[in-house]
Amino acid sequence: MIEVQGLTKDYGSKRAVDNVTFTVQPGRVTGFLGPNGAGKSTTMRMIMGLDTPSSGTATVGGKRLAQHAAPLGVAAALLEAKGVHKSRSARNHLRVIAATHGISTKRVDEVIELTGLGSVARKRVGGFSLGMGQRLGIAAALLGDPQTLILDEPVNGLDPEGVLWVRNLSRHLASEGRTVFLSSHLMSEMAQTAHHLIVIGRGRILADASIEDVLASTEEQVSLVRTDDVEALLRTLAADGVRCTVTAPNTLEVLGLPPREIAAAALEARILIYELTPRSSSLEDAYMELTKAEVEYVSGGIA
Ligand SMILES: Nc1ncnc2c1ncn2[C@@H]1O[C@H](COP(=O)(O)OP(=O)(O)OP(=O)(O)O)[C@@H](O)[C@H]1O
Repeated sequence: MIEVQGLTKDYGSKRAVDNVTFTVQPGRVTGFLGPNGAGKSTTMRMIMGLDTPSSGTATVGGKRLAQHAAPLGVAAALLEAKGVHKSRSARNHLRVIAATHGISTKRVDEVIELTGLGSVARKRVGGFSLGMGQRLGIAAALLGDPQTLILDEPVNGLDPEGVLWVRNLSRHLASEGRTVFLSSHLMSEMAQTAHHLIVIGRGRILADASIEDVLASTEEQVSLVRTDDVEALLRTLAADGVRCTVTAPNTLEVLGLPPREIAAAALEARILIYELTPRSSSLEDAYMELTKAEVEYVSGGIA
């Protein structure tokens, strides 16, 4: 279990993580979701003891990671791509890490098997694709058979097969009772992998709930409207402060206004609409809603 209490990190005058408190439970995959620059990597580095908090604490299994006698068996992480000797084979790379931590070569072979690196284990790491490199990073993280696994953007740049592999592995490790904490800036990815979500924006926690609860928390209605005069309808609704977006030719997505009121507004403005479809909000909508302030902040160019 990971416990984070009042965790804050300042880089000079920049507050990267702002008084963050949460718990990551074992036996399920917890997604750490937030836009770029939200503070995910910084939080993960502090949990791993690679960055010192300005205030607050982060513990794994009840203690700071460094206080454990054999930290590699407690928690391991895939953070940014680490420096590896490019001329070494994958197996040798893992053997070197194993040797420095008193881990057997039998375990090296197990993690090679587990991460599907068998056919390339003797090849030079320098020639590895991004996907193979990610697998190698995860293999290294698994060497100590850790109870807690922290993966920072593990699917970044992976092909669909690699994405599926990370998803299945994360779920498998959680089903063994491990704590699995993985970050992403993509809700679509998290929705299919995580059981529980912690959403962060500008260093603060915006949501900490099951996938189902995050969905239920967005009450905003979304409707799809088709009309020949999309510009006129956009103007009419926008004049009333309704948020809408043109999503395709002749198609408007309207947020927060019940379908009946959309139809009434169109009728009053004498705009013909020929389709009005209420859409249940998706996790993607929920995420957009949660991180709206963050996105506006960035696109406003203030950051
Ligand atoms: N070493 C550092 N020095 C100064 N500022 C930093 C440092 N590391 C991170 N930051 C800043 O802290 C904020 C949070 O960064 P962080 O990398 O934790 O975000 P993130 O959510 O992981 O984003 P990304 O997905 O882009 O990696 C950003 O504004 C970033 O520029």
